[in-house]
Amino acid sequence: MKLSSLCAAAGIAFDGPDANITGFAIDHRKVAPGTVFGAFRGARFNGEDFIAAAIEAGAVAVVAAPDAAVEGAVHFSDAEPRRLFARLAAPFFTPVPDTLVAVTGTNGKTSTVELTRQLWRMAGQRAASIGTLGITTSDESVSTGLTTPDIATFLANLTGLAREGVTHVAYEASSHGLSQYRIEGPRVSAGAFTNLSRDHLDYHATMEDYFAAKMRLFDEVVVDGGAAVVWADDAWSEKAIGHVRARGLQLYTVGGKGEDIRLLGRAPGGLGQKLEIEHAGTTRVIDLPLIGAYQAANALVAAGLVLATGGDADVTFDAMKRLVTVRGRLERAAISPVGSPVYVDYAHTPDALAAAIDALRPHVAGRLIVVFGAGGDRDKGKRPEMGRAASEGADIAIVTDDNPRGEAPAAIRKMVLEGMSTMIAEGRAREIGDRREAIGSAIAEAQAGDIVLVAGKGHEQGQIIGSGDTARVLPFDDVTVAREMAGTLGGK
Ligand SMILES: CC(=O)N[C@H]1[C@@H](OP(=O)(O)OP(=O)(O)OC[C@H]2O[C@@H](n3ccc(=O)[nH]c3=O)[C@H](O)[C@@H]2O)O[C@H](CO)[C@@H](O)[C@@H]1O[C@H](C)C(=O)N[C@@H](C)C(=O)N[C@H](CCC(=O)O)C(=O)O
Ligand SMILES: Nc1ncnc2c1ncn2[C@@H]1O[C@H](COP(=O)(O)OP(=O)(O)OP(=O)(O)O)[C@@H](O)[C@H]1O
Ligand SMILES: N[C@H](CCC[C@H](N)C(=O)O)C(=O)O
Ligand SMILES: [Mg+2]
Repeated sequence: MKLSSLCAAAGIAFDGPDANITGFAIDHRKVAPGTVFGAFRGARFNGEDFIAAAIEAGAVAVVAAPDAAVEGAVHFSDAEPRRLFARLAAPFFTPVPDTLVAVTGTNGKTSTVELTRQLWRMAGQRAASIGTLGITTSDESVSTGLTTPDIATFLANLTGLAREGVTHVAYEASSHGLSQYRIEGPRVSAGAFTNLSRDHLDYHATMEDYFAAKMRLFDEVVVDGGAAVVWADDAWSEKAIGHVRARGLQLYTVGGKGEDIRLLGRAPGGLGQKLEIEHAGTTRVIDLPLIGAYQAANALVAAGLVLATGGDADVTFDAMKRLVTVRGRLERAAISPVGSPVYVDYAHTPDALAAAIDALRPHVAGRLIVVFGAGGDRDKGKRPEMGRAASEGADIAIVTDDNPRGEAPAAIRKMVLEGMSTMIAEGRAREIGDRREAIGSAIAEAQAGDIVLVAGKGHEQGQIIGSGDTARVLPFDDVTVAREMAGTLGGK
């Protein structure tokens, strides 16, 4: 494809020498002859330092800040070079699926995109989801490493899916992905907001900054005249709705305070819950086979996205009773020797931990035993708050390790325990650094009627120890370990 045609398609002025474009890269080591190179100032490197090497390797154009030195290639300059790069790259990656929707929020993104994919599939659409679990289609799931990989990978993935015949994609818009323009370019029909609570305050200066990063989804990413689905019951919902209105998107609110899908009632049952909802003047009862208020919220936002992009209400609400558990989100992993279920959940924020505990509480006849920790080299302030959530919600908590990365594991556990003084005083808190031992201890301690919750890692397949060149990922899967420990003790 010619550079001049790309610029014309992207609405970018161009009068330089034309060239045949073969690809896009943001890492100079991936540049081949004919590549457009994006040189960005990052947290660890300044991409501008690699411009000369990229041109040497065959880059014909460079997208970079106005003051970057570019010699021997066309310089596309912008104060936000990442945004310009996304705009220029988008027309190169065709085809893309017709219906794209993106989900943002602190918790529930992965669940919501995956539930949206399931609802579409049950309605007969060729659908995929992209996010923390990788790329999921009805045939397979392929891991990508990050929730939102770099923009060139993201766009290439969309094109790959479209070539396989996928027409509907729901993807996760993390705040990192949004603030780094890693997930935009093509036409996004609808966006959704799930909730906002403390996370990533190592990366964003304040909650307001964190929220603003997420709101780029409604302010800029969703197409003009597109739709926005907002979970209405969160403390930040009103503000999110303000952004939707200011942009003039079609607003769909969902939840107890929702206007479009109103949650009238929720009754937990054995392996799921009954939801009573009102939509377009009709009241419906849905047997949702997933437990917990938080899963009901995600499933309803997913339904909102399907309806907002043309789905049929009867088909969509009917399909909700056939939704299946999302990997690592309140996944029932094992049964202890005395019959206590062991659940694995990806709760790694204070709010998520409280939500996971809340979800299980109605099912607990005896005690709720929680095993959890906090990640290293991530937001430190959330640690005591996670401790508080466990202290307030659980009967017994075992603080253990969860990806210590470059930090001393004992120091992380100490910060978590700082939020647990009540529990410690009452003798209900334990500290067992080794995660396998902690899980085994919880299962061994469980008596009939108790439930064990292993939180923080969900679908993750490893324990990350060390950082930089010395980082190691030791294979670790909470579900497998829970099964092994239960098995050793005589459970299953
Ligand atoms: C803090 C953060 O988000 N960093 C991401 C960001 O890095 P950066 O822009 O700061 O890059 P950098 O390493 O400083 O390098 C600057 C530029 O020089 C280029 N470079 C660098 C070295 C070189 O030899 N040659 C070269 O060209 C790099 O490609 C880059 O464009 O852009 C990179 C490329 O897209 C990402 O790999 C990297 O993710 C790091 C590994 C990471 O851990 N990110 C996590 C925190 C993250 O993004 N997580 C969210 C999930 C959050 C959630 O769901 O809650 C996610 O969306 O996955
Ligand atoms: N709607 C919700 N409200 C509160 N907590 C939730 C909600 N949805 C999920 N959670 C909690 O957050 C955890 C992670 O859920 P999920 O993976 O869907 O979120 P995410 O936004 O993709 O997270 P990440 O930012 O790490 O990718 C769940 O295991 C659960 O404990
Ligand atoms: N996307 C999240 C995942 C955290 C998962 C938890 N297991 C941890 O390592 O802290 C992050 O990068 O902050
Ligand atoms: Mg996710």
